Amino acid sequence: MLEGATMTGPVLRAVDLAKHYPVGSRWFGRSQTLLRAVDGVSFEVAKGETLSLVGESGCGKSTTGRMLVQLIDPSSGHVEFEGRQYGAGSRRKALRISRRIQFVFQDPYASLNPRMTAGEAIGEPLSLHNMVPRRQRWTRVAELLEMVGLPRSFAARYPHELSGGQRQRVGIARALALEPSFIVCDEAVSALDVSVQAQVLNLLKTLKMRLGLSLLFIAHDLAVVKHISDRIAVMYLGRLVEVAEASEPFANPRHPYTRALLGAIPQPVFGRVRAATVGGDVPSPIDPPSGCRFHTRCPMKTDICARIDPAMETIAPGHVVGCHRWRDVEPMPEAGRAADDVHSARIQRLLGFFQDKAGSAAGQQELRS
Ligand SMILES: Nc1ncnc2c1ncn2[C@@H]1O[C@H](COP(=O)(O)OP(=O)(O)OP(=O)(O)O)[C@@H](O)[C@H]1O
Repeated sequence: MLEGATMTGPVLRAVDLAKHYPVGSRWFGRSQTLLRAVDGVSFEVAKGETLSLVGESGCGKSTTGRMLVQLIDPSSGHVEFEGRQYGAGSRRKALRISRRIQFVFQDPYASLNPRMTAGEAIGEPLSLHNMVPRRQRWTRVAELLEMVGLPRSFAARYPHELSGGQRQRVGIARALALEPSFIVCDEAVSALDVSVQAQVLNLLKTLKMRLGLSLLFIAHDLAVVKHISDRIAVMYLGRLVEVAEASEPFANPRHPYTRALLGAIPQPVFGRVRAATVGGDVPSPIDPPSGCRFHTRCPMKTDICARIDPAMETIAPGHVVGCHRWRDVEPMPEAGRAADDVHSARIQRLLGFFQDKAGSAAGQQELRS
């Protein structure tokens, strides 16, 4: 059963995806120790949908995203995308699939070659995949720059001559060059100031609607994903624990981990955002706890939680939870959501502000500066 199955038919399905890394040395005939970065994750994304994948650092979000775009091979399970299937060992065979599904990295400064201009960075995938005839390449680069709200003249700039938000726009233009139908955005706005975050989120929203894209948006900040997601999938220690419509986890979180994440939602500090934390340490993915993986940190655990791994249960249309105690988790009290409201309302306000600006030529000029 796929977690949180969609109504309109999926463009992408991840089926029981797992990535186990061998760690340490194999000696005295002992079997290799495995780090279970992702340990059996299934979900669907519909055409034109934004699914956000959230969870603390190290829970396997990036690894999941990288398997979708074939940057890494799964250890088991497979991905179905636009009617094709790929899994362990099929990475090299699927150049055509990889063109249609692209990745936007967290740190555009690290992902852009410092010796390439923005124009060369955007033009590179066009020539690698022979997308447009050589003579028309610069016209296409200029179109892509304008599509992400940058002037054509920026084609001549090097990454160090761009701001963080402008670099991220170049990263998005580079991903769009191959005319994908699906983009995985891995913490694409985490490194940016809150106001620049809102601009880039706005851009992604606009592009999604204009180009009919589907997005997997990876983030640790629930307040950010709230405004751009159709559904949210919460991940813990290599597994999904809750999948629901975007409004649902905020009003009615049923997994104690989602609840803890909401309680720990980051607060803006001088325009930047502090990382979210949940009490206690995340156990090692080399030796995950038996039963429910969250039980070692769960305030609601009972005996069964340590013994039996809970199955993912559909508790309402589109709302799936893997927890023995979900019935006992009350909706968040208003007071508990105060931190979310402050930060989230700020992003919401900024999104509205930038939408207004984008509507006028003068506003667009201001946003580019
Ligand atoms: N190449 C690798 N070899 C061994 N372990 C790895 C490798 N890549 C990731 N891991 C481990 O897999 C686990 C999941 O990592 P991943 O980067 O997917 O988490 P994440 O949720 O994206 O975290 P973050 O938000 O910090 O990026 C972590 O424990 C990480 O240390």
